[in-house]
Amino acid sequence: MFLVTDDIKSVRAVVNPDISKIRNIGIMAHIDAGKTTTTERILYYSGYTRALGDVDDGDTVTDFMAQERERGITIQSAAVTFDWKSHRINLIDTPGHVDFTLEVERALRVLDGAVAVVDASAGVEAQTLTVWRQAEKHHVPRVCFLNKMDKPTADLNFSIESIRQKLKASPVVLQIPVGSSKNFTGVVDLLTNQKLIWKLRSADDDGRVFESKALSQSDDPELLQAAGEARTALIEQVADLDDEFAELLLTSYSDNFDAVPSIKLQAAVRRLTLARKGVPVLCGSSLRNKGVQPLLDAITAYLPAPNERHHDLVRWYKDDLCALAFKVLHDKHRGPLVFLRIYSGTLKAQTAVHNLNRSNTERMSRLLVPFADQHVEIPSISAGNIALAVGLKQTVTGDTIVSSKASAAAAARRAQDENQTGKSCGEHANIILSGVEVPDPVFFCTIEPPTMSKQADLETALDCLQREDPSLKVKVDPDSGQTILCGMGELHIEIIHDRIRREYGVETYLGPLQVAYRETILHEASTKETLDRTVGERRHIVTVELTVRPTDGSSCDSAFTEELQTQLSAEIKEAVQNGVHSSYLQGPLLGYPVQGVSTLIQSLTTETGTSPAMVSACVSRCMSKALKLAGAQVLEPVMSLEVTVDEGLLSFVLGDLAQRRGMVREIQSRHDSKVLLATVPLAEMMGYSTTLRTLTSGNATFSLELDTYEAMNPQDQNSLLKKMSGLL
Ligand SMILES: Nc1nc2c(ncn2[C@@H]2O[C@H](COP(=O)(O)OP(=O)(O)OP(=O)(O)O)[C@@H](O)[C@H]2O)c(=O)[nH]1
Repeated sequence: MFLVTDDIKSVRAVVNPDISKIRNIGIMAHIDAGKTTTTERILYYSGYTRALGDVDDGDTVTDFMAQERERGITIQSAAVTFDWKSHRINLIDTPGHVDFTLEVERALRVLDGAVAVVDASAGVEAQTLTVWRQAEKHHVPRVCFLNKMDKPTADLNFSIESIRQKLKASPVVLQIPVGSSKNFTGVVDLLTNQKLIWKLRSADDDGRVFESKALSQSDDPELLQAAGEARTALIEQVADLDDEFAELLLTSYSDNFDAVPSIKLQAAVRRLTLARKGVPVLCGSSLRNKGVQPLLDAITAYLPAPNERHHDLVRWYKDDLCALAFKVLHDKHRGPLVFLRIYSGTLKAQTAVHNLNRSNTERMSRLLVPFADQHVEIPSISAGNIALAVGLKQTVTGDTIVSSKASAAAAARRAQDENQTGKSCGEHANIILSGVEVPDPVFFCTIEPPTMSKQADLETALDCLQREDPSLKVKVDPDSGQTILCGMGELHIEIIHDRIRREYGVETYLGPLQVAYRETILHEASTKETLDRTVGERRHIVTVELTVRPTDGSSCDSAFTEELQTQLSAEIKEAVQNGVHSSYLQGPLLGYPVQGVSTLIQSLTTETGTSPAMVSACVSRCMSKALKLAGAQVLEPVMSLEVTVDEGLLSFVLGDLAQRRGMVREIQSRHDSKVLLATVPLAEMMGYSTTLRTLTSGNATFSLELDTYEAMNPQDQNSLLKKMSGLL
């Protein structure tokens, strides 16, 4: 019998564990794949929680925010620290909903490894694919956990094939299931040939105790054969992917591959996981409390320690402090709590730290480690760890924290020496941990307090929320003076609205949700503009001639002819660029940002005494004229949509989609379900979750993600222009 011992508690006393024993990991998954349930089990078996939470009862630790409980989805990344078999694990919960991919991306920056939880009855789904790609971008090694093996439709081979096909990864299968459906009782560990069986005695058996026995001839012959074949396949695959292991096999075990010690096999699997040549695959059922402890073992065995990852710029800091603020939470009593990942050096409580992004120095009061029962206060914390800092009032999610201005300057010097570019690093560009690229919001709406007396409270709430969540943008409409909330999706805005009410006690009214369109041009056009204005005693005369032309990308640029480049003063060039830039910000049709335009300034003449502001104004007017002449065109965000629905209900979903200007790309079969892949304009997707729920009585799931911006056809564009000008 194998029993999880309580050796965990003793490690918890170690405030700064050896760096090789630390694992900073995240769990990523498609909605409903079982991320929350798996996290809960992990926390329970590690001794973090004393009772098993259940997402279906709305009782979990990581989904700690009230609205997450109500909606049953995970929004905020909460980092928790626990110990497992002499290892320190910092677990960062990453959200599964597509509106919150930014949270996922942010969490991925601070992770050293990740667990992808896949529903074994569905295989790899859309959101997993998105998060997988993000993890690939950040070179994060992963292991896969095929969850829900207790479901009648669970299918190991299908899921493994989907990892190969959709994720383009090499699945390294380390376990095979014992039994299926209701009779799924455990797994065979192919490395050790051990059978791990959970003989749950009652419905509320927590699965803490399980049996671990070597496979023997008395076992079911089918299982024996399957395990034998799977182990041989594993050994061959590992030899293919890892030269060191291949050499070992050929030199020492050429007569009998099977005799290779499991420890050697494990070391090779670790090497190929870290090199991202393969992905270890485990299976289990979190809900039925089976297979989670081996997953924890795999996290410590295969995923890297912080010192096994290469964070490029960190070497410039040597032993000086360099940390990234990856999350800010507002605690009513303690004020802002900043989650920090320490990359180098040591962070000490009661000291001042320097924020590179904000160029300010702040004093930190206390340092905490987010253990379960309490946040444990610590005097200092070293590289590789995650900690919570109290007292940093100015720090925003994504900021780089160092010990002082001087240490940043020293790091910049080292970076400069190394680059040998001779260019100044005064802007700190090379020594700032790259923040998260915040995508432009696709939705916006106005937000108003019930009375003007609440406006200040609303502003405070929005300030705090923006520090926590950089994907939330707040603007003031220059014409109406109204506050505008811009977000990543309907749910995002709804949650912000909810949080303002619950956490800050301000009831607000939201205006109708609007789509963030873009504008571009269809062809090249040139034009000329003259501004002649007398202000007071001074006469300002400017004449500008410019050409705009469409480009492929989504960015805009501007340039001067070679002659102008040398002729014009820096001040005038800046004024011209300001004028061009302001026209890019507000397109000529509906005032939306312009993309895919390149501008060339052909000529510019000014009379002496003309102010730069007048130059900007003239360029801006000329731009407006040119963009209109060039066939200004509205671009609308088009989303890629994936709907999984029972076969019998597909026709309702398709019928509805046709009315939303949707284009079906593909319909795949998955057991009794159909997976519909389509593209559809965002403007047609308002309230889709409610409609889909009604159409399918809740038997469908969907994910929606920005695909591209597409030109509207003339008819749709005309009706939009009429609607926006109030004519329709
Ligand atoms: N049959 C079965 N159901 C499971 C298993 N694990 C989770 N579930 C169920 O699947 C549903 C989704 O589980 P969650 O843990 O909330 O999934 P999630 O990925 O965290 O979902 P989001 O927070 O919405 O992203 C719940 O109804 C769970 O009870 C499992 O191993 N077997």
